[in-house]
Amino acid sequence: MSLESSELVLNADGSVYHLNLKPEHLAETVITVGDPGRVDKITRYFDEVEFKIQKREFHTHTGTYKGKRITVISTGIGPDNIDIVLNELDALANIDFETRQIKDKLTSLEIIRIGTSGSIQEEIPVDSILMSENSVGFDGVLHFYDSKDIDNTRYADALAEHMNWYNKKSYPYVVSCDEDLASKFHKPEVFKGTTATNIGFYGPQGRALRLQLQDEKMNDKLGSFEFEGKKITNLEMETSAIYALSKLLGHKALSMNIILANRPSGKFASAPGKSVEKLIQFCLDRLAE
Ligand SMILES: O=P(O)(O)O[C@H]1O[C@H](CO)[C@@H](O)[C@H]1O
Ligand SMILES: O=c1cc[nH]c(=O)[nH]1
Repeated sequence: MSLESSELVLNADGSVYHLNLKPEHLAETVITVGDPGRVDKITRYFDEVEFKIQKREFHTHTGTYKGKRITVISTGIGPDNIDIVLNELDALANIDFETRQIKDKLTSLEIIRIGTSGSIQEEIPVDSILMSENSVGFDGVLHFYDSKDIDNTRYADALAEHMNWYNKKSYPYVVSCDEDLASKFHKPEVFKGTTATNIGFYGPQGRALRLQLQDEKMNDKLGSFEFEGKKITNLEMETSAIYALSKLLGHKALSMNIILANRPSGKFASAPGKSVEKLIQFCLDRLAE
């Protein structure tokens, strides 16, 4: 079956609609970052950058690092952008743009997020590196797909009950990381955690500046929840959607975050740029091993 032009949208030059990439521009290892400015901060360590393009918040460089071909792409902020980025990355790898048909032989990409996050556990301080073993999605993206095989609904139901979850918000979903990537990236100094992804930085992460929250105890309740002996550790805005869509599409994904905020103690990183740099170097070292 050939995909209609309204479904697989391609630009006049044959590149995919939002990312502006052609299949030959994509490496099988992909680093995603939220901030477009972070792409350059990563690829300045590369041996060479063979291709650069940007459209909207999606800035992409493809090149080699210590001989390994890697694409680095910014997703912008939020899980809605992840729906676009993951679907278009998969299309680049697994759909023939000439015939508009799904390829017989599928490619599994390695997708590593290098992101920033806030801890909700006091003992995970600012400047820690945290690997998301598991993700809880409050963003709802997964619920638009057939997700029965990958959503840990026992965990989601227990969490919804513990939180007395307001039924006008999206129901939580729970998806794990790729275990092979996790074992490659783990080092003793890295915290392993469960990352909760939400659709905003303020109210959806329990921050109140001038507005009253629907549930002022949300972060306390998230922080005290335990499932099979493990706690929810941190909040950010992309990991769950990356894990969910990667798993559905047959890609391997791992989210690595530097903790910039410690919410229980009210602290924020004094030099966030330096903190992000530490995570970049840590991840590049793991990719080169
Ligand atoms: O630093 P990035 O990768 O953008 O990640 C975090 O920072 C942004 C919010 O400040 C959100 O995108 C959140 O997930
Ligand atoms: O608290 C934080 C810090 C960084 N990014 C987030 O999404 N939340």
